[in-house]
Amino acid sequence: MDVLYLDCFSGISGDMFLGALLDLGVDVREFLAELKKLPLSGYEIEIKKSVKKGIFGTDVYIKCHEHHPHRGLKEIYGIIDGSSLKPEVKQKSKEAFLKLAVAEGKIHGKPPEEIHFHEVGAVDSIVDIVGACILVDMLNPAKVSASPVNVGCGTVACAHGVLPVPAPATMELLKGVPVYSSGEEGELATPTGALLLSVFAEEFGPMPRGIPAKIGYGLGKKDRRIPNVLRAVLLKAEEDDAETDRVVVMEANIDDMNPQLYEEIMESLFQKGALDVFLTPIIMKKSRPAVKLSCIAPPDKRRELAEAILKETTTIGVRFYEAHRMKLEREIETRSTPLGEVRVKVSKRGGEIVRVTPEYDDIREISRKFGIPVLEAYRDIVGFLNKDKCK
Ligand SMILES: O=C([S-])c1cc(C(=O)S)c[n+]([C@@H]2O[C@H](COP(=O)(O)O)[C@@H](O)[C@H]2O)c1
Ligand code: NI
Repeated sequence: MDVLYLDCFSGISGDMFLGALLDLGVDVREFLAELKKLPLSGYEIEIKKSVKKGIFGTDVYIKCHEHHPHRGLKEIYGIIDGSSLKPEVKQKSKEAFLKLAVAEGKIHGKPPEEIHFHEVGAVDSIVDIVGACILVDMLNPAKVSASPVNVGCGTVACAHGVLPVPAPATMELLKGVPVYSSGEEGELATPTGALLLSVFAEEFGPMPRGIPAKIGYGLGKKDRRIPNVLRAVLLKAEEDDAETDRVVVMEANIDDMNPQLYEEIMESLFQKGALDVFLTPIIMKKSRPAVKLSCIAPPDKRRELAEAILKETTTIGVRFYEAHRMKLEREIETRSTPLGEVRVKVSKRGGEIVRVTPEYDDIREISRKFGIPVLEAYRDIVGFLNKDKCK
C-alpha cells in the first residue's frame, strides 16, 4: 500500500505538484503522450532538472501563447470531454474544475456555471490540473496525504488586482485543511495548488508511518528564504505490516451522567461509524467512581464522533490520539452446521484462515430452537467449525 505524502512546507502550486510527481520518477515521455491527448494548443511544456537553495529537483514550466482568456466551466468540460484521456482522468479533471468553479463562485457571488476563470482558466492552468490528474493516475497511490500547508503572507497582484495572501480562492479551497504562515512573504500556496490538495489529499498531518521508497522535489518559480520546493514522498508499507492502518481513539471521563444514557450514546456512535465503543470503570479525583467512554474510529470520523460525545454526554472535553492497528483480513460467511446455518467471521492472515468465529446471535437462536444451553450450542458449533477451518 503506497502513500503519496506531500510536504507543503513551502506551499504548493500547480507546477510544483507536477514537478514533484515527475521527480518521483514517473515516465516523462508517457506523461507527455497522455497530455497530448488534450485538444489544446498554444503552449509548450519544459521539464528540466534544476536547483533551488541547493535542492535538486524538477522544474516544470508551461509556456503559454494565449493572453488570459476567460473560459467558463462549459468550455473547459468541452476540452476535457473532447480528449482521448482515460475516463478516470477526465472524471477527476472535471471534478477539480467544478470545485474551482464552486470556490470562485462563492467569492465572486455567482453560480459556478456563470464563473469565467481568469488566470486559473488559462491553458497553463488546464495543463497543470489535467496534468496532475494524469500523474496521480499513473502513480496510482493507495492514498494521498499532506502536511499542514505554509500559505505565505502579504499581498499578490493578479488579474483581479491586488489580493491578500492566501488569495480568496486559495483560502476557500483550503477550508478544513490545516494551514499556517511561516512569515515568508508571498503567495506560497496558489489556488491551483490548493485545488489539487482538496481533490487528492484524504488526510493532513505529520508524515504517516511507512518506508520512504521514492522522494521527489518539485521546484517553484520564485526564490525565497526557504527552498521554494514541494517535496513528495512515496511511502511503502512495512513488509510485515501490510494489514496495518490508523485509527483514532477518543476518550472522555464522565462522573456525572445518568448511567441509563450510555446505551443510547454507544448506539449513536456505532451508527455514526465507530469501529468500537466501550466503557471502563475508573476512580476520578475526589475518589469519585466514574466511567471512561472510549471510542475507536477511522481518523476521518473524528470530528463527527467527538461532536456526538460532546452533545450526547455530560462531558466537557474529548481527548483523542491516533493509533496504529494491525488487523487480520476478515469476511462474514454463512456456514452449514449439523445444528443449522450460522453466520461466521472468517479471519485470515496472508490468505490463511486463522480463526472461524460464529455469530453469537445465531448461536443463541439455535440454543432456543433446540432447547439446549447457549454454552452447549456454542461448543458444538465451534468444534464443528474448527474441524472445518482449513476447508
Ligand atoms: O483566475 C482567477 S478567477 C483568480 C482568482 C483568484 C482568487 O483568489 S478569487 C486568484 N487568482 C490569482 O491568479 C494567479 C494564478 O493562480 P494559479 O493557481 O493558476 O497559479 C494567482 O496569483 C492567484 O492568486 C486568480
Ligand atoms: Ni477569482
